[in-house]
Amino acid sequence: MTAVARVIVDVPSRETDRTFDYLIPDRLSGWVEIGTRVAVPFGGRTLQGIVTGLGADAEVELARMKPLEDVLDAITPLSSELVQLGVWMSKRWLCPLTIALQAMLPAALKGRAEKYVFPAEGAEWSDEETAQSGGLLHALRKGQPLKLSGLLQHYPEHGDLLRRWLLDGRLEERQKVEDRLSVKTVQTVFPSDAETLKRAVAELPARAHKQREVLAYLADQPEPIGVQRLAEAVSTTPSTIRSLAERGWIDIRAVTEDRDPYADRDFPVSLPMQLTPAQAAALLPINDALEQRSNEVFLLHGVTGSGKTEVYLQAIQRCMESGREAIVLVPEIALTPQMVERFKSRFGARVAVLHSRLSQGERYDEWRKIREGRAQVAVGARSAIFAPFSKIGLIVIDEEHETSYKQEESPKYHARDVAVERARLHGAVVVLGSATPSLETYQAAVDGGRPKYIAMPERVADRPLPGVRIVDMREELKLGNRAMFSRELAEALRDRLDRNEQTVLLLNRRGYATFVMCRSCGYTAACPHCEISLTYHRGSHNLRCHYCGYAEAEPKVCPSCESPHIRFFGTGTQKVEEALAEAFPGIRVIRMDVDTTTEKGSHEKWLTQFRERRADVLLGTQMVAKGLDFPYVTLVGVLAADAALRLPDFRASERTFQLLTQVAGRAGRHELPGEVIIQTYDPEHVSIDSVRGHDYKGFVTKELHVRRQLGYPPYGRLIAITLSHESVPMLLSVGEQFAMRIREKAAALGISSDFTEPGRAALEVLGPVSSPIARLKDRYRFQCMVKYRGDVDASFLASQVLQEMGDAVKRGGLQVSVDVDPQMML
Ligand SMILES: Nc1ncnc2c1ncn2[C@@H]1O[C@H](COP(=O)(O)OP(=O)(O)OP(=O)(O)O)[C@@H](O)[C@H]1O
Ligand SMILES: [Zn+2]
Ligand SMILES: [Zn+2]
Repeated sequence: MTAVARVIVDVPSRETDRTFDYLIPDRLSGWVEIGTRVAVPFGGRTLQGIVTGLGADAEVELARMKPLEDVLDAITPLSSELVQLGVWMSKRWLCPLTIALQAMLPAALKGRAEKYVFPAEGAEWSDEETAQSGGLLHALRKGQPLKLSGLLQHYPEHGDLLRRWLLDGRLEERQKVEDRLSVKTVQTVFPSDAETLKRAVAELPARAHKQREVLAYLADQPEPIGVQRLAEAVSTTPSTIRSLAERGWIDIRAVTEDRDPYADRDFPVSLPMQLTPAQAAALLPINDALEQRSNEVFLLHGVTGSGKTEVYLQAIQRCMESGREAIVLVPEIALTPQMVERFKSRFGARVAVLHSRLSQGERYDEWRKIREGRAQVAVGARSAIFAPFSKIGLIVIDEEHETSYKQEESPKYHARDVAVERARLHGAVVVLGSATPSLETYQAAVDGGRPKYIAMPERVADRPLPGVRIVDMREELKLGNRAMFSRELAEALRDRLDRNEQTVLLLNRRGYATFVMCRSCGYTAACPHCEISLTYHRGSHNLRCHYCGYAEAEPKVCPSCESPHIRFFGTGTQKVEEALAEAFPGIRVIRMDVDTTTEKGSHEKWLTQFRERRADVLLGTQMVAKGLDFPYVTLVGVLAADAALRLPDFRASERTFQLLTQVAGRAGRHELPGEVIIQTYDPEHVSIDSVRGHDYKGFVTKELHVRRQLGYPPYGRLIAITLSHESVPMLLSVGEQFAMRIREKAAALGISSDFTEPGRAALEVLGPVSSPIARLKDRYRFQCMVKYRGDVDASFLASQVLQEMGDAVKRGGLQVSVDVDPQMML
C-alpha cells in the first residue's frame, strides 16, 4: 500500500481548483497530515500546496504519480477542521479552495520561507535518546540553526524522532521573516548558584566595581534576566556582563521571547463584576448552552451602555473553566487599547490579540501562541475567526452588524457566517451582540428563532439613554445661519467647554466627497482612469483618486474655463477643524480620520489623549462612533447625518440608522448625563427620526416592510457578478449572455421570476447595467445582480454559467468577480 496525499496547489484558477495526487516518499512519512503545507512538482515548476486529504489509492496510476518534494512546516498550520471549513467557504462564496485556505494562514507563513530547527531553551535528552538519534541531536546542539528540509534529507530514518521532539516542544521550528528569524530571541543571564557567586566576588580584582555590583544584584535576585535589562538595572554595559560569562560565573543564553505588542503595558487586574439583573438574565441561557455543549446561536440585543462586554467576559470565563477556547471578534476600528485592556485585565496572558496594526512578526507570534495552546482566548478583527484553536467552546461577535466583517476581496466571506459554521463543527456556542443588529440577524431571530433572542433594553445602573435633538439645517439657513454648526449645537458645545466636559463630533463622510469644483462652470476634478471625483489632500496640496492611487497637483485655474474660482468643496474633517478653531478660540480638537491614523499606534495615541482629557473635542469620521466609553463625554454632535442616505445601496437607511444610534450611544455612559444633537437636511427620514426615541424596533419594522416588498435581504438573497473590460460593447454582449443563461437555467428548473407571490421560490437577474462605479483603472464595469428567494441554489447556477462561459471570458480578456451576499453595492 502506498500513501498518497491529495494536494490543492496554490494557483487560484478554476482549472487548478481541484486536488492533485502525490506520493508521500518514505522520508516524509509521518510528516504529512491534513493541513500540512508542502512543495510539489507541478508543470515543470515547484509549487506550494496544502494537503487536504490522505489516501492509500490514487486517482492516477501510481507509476505516473510524482512524489512530494518537501514539507514546509514541521507543525501543521491548519487542522483538518480548518480545511473542512475552507471547503465549505469555497462553495459558499464561490472561490477557489486555495484562496479560502490561504486566508486562514498568517501572512508570515505565506511565502516559501525556509524553516529552521533549534533545540528549545532548557530542553534535555536522555543518553538513550541521544544514542538513538544517530548524530541528529549532536548536530542540532551545536547551536547552528539547521534547515528542516536539510535535516529530513540527511537523517531520513530519524524523521520520527525529529517530529516527536518538535511536538513535545523540546525542538522548535522558526522561520525567517523579513530577513530575521521570525522568533525574537533575547540574550539572557542565568546566574549560577549563590555559592559560586560568592566565590566569584572574592576572586574579582578590587577595582572591578561594576562586575561586583552585577554579581551582588544576581545573588539578590537569582531569576534569569535579560542582559540589556541587567545592564540598565546596575547602569553598566552589556560587555561588563559578558566578561563575567567568559569567566564562567554566569551563563548567557539566547531565550526566545514573544514579541508581545502589549508587553510594555501593565493591565490592572479586573475581577468579574456583580451583574445587573438584566445581565444575569442574559448570561443564563448562554451558560446553559455552554454547559450542555449545545451548538446554539444567540443574538444579544443590548442598547449602548447596557454592559454587553461584561456578559461576554463572564461567558468566556465559563467556557475556559470547562477547558475550552473562545474567539472574540470586534470590528477592526474598535480594537482600541480600551477594548483590548478589558480582555487582558480579566484573562491576562491567556489572551492573544490579532489585528492588522500589528507587524507581521507580532501577528505570527500571537498566532503561534494560539496554535501551541498557550492562549485560550483570541480577540481580533475579522480574520481572527480562523484562530487555530482545536476545541472552541464559544465565539462572540461584538457589533455583529458591522460591515467590516465582510471581506471585500476574495474570499469574499462574512465572518459571521464563518463563525456559525465553525461553531457547528466544534459544537460551540455563538453570541452575536449589538445595539443595532443587522436586519438579517434580527429577522432570523424574530421569525425563525435562530439565533435565540436576548434583550437588554436598558443601560446599567439605571443610567438613561441620552436625549436626542434633531436640527433641521434648512431652517437654520432660512434664519440666515450659514455656519457649519447650528445655533443649538454651537450653544451646547460652548456649554461643554465651560463645564470642562467633552464632545464627540461625527462627520458622516461616506458619500460626501471632499472634491474640487469650479464655481464658474461647475467643472469637478475627476480621475482620468475611474469614474470617481478626486479627493483633495490638504497636506500635500494634491488631488488623489482613492481607488487607483492616481494623483495630480491642485489646479490654480479651472482646466475647463480657466476661471480662478476653482476651489476645494465639500465638508472634510479638516474644514470642520478650522471652523471649530474659528468659532471657539483656544478649543482643543483631536481629529481622527484616514489621514491622521495611518501611522502605527496613532489611533491609540489619539484616544489616550482624549481619555486623559487633553482635548475638548474628538472629531472624526465613522471611527469615532464605535466602542468608546469615556466618562466625560456628555455631548455628541452629528454633522451631515443624511450624507450617506442617497448612496445607491439598499442598505443606506440601515447603515445610517446604525451609525447614528451607535455614535449617540457614546454620550452619558457614566455618571454625567448625555445629550445628542443631529444636524440634517432630511429630518423626517425614518433613519434619522427613529434615532430620536432610540427606536430600533420602529425603524426595523418600517425598513423590513420595504425590504419584503422589494425582495431584498433578509427576504431574498443576492449574488453580484461584476464584469470589467476596456470595451463597452464587449461587456454588454457577454453580460447579456450571462444574464440570459442564468434565466434559462432557472426556468428549466421551474423557478418563477415573479416575486409578487409571497413565500414562493423565485429568481430574477437584473442587468447587465453599468456599475455604480462605472469605470475603474481604465476598465468599464457592468453588473448583473441575481436576486432570489426560497429554495433555489443560485450559487450553483451562477457557478455553472461561469464555468460554461469560462473560455469566452478568458479569450476576451474579461475580468469577472462574483460577490455572494454582497454588502457593498458599489
Ligand atoms: N454589572 C455592572 N455594574 C456596574 N457597571 C457595569 C456593569 N456592567 C457594565 N458596566 C459598565 O457600564 C459601561 C457600559 O458597558 P459596556 O461598554 O460593556 O456596554 P456595551 O453594551 O458594550 O455598549 P456599546 O454597545 O455602546 O459598546 C462600562 O463602563 C462598564 O464598565
Ligand atoms: Zn470652470
Ligand atoms: Zn482612479
